[in-house]
Amino acid sequence: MEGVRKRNPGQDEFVQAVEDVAQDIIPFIADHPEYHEAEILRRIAEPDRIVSFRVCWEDDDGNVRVERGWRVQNNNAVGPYKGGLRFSENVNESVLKFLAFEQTFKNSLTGLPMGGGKGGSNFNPKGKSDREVMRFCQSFMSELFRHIGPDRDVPAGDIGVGTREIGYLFGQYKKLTGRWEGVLTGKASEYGGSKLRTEATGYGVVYFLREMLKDREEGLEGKSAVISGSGNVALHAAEKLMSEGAKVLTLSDSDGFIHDPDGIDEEKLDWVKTLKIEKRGRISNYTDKFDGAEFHEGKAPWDVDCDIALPCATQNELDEGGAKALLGNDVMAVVEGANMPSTAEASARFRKSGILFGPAKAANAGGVAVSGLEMSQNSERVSWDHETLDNMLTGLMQDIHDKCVESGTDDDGNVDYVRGANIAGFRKVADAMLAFGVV
Ligand SMILES: NC(=O)C1=CN([C@@H]2O[C@H](COP(=O)(O)OP(=O)(O)OC[C@H]3O[C@@H](n4cnc5c(N)ncnc54)[C@H](O)[C@@H]3O)[C@@H](O)[C@H]2O)C=CC1
Ligand SMILES: O=C(O)CCC(=O)C(=O)O
Repeated sequence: MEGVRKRNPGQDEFVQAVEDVAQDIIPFIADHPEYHEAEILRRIAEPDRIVSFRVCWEDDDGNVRVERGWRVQNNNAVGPYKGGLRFSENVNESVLKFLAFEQTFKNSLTGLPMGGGKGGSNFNPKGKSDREVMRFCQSFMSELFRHIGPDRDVPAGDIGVGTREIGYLFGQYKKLTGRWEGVLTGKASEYGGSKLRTEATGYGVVYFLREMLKDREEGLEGKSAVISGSGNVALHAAEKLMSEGAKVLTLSDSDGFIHDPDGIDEEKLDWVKTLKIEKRGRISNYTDKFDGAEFHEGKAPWDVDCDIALPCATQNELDEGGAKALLGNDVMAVVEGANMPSTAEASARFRKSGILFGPAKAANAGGVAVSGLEMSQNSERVSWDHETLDNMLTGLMQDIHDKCVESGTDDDGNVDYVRGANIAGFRKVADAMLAFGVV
């Protein structure tokens, strides 16, 4: 870890993600000298390559704007690089390196042939017109296209990149290369997108939670849930929780959170979807529309009494104070929808507490898993129906859960899902790398 810190100065998120994995892999490697001798962990913690490039575009007033774009290709031992693109003012190299590193283990856990990558830009889509977003996406792809391909690197969406952005990116790739191929996932269904990809991450989080609860002979019916975020992952996790009989109390965005003590029902959730996906409005507007709900400016929802907490917004949004508040209210399960939403201190508290704690690289893998299925459908020139895909997603999440249990069960029978996910995710990539020799 000393070397990782030295080689990556100022990259706190990346170091945090490597530390999270190393704390479980270093003891594991002690019994597996072949991984140690081949320096496997050290090699996974050094991205295969990072491409960084200038992205120029013109805003609606004719001003020239200059942003930076990146693609971090972390590891392609088990398949082409695969992982989302993030457009946010908070994007930097450290954030994308942590995400690409995590993605390598997550994608391995799915059992599908996908390596790990991530990319994006510090472009802030908030408040931009459709035309501005289109011009930015076209300029971004004008450089990215030479580094990606269906057998090379297959990007998708993440924060700030949804169906609209994927459309503009795919259109530009097609124009530049003259080829229609499955180079991006998360496409709309009219041009090769998979059914269920939009819902898959949020639904998958709930399927994973359902498996964890089953082991304790518990179900979701009647449980109260606190969710952060109000984007793709949060809204679909909320939808699935509600359909399983749980009561969703909160949603949030970067301005604060809303608390609806009556619970967010289907009609209210539909309203939020229109607000967030079509109008691109703020979550605080919820209280103007629905009586009894409160908006808490600048706050996260972790003080709200609940059985289940799903952090679904962004990294390090759940700190030690939040963890203490949740544990103080006897939370039963914390399952990570966002990538690395718990700080290292919060994560350590959850692991020690004996509650059900589902780490992101396992719990939110449903999204990239359905992306993997989108790649298969594109290659085969077929389109599977919703039910088939939902059954596949359910099976994949059960399988990831079982892998965590297999590699993470302590002598006393308690399951440490973090250790289970780290070891199971590592092993497959490590064995593939051993097979390739030192390259
Ligand atoms: N979209 C996907 O399929 C997957 C997404 N994820 C992760 O889930 C998280 C959410 O991603 P999406 O829902 O896709 O993005 P999104 O862009 O649809 O939504 C992001 C949400 O987080 C909120 N947010 C952003 N920064 C925040 C902050 N500092 N404080 C509070 N709220 C904040 C936004 O207001 C928005 O509600 C990210 O960590 C992403 O990496 C993980 C697996 C797959
Ligand atoms: O579907 C994908 O390729 C990307 C999903 C993603 O970015 C993630 O799992 O964090």
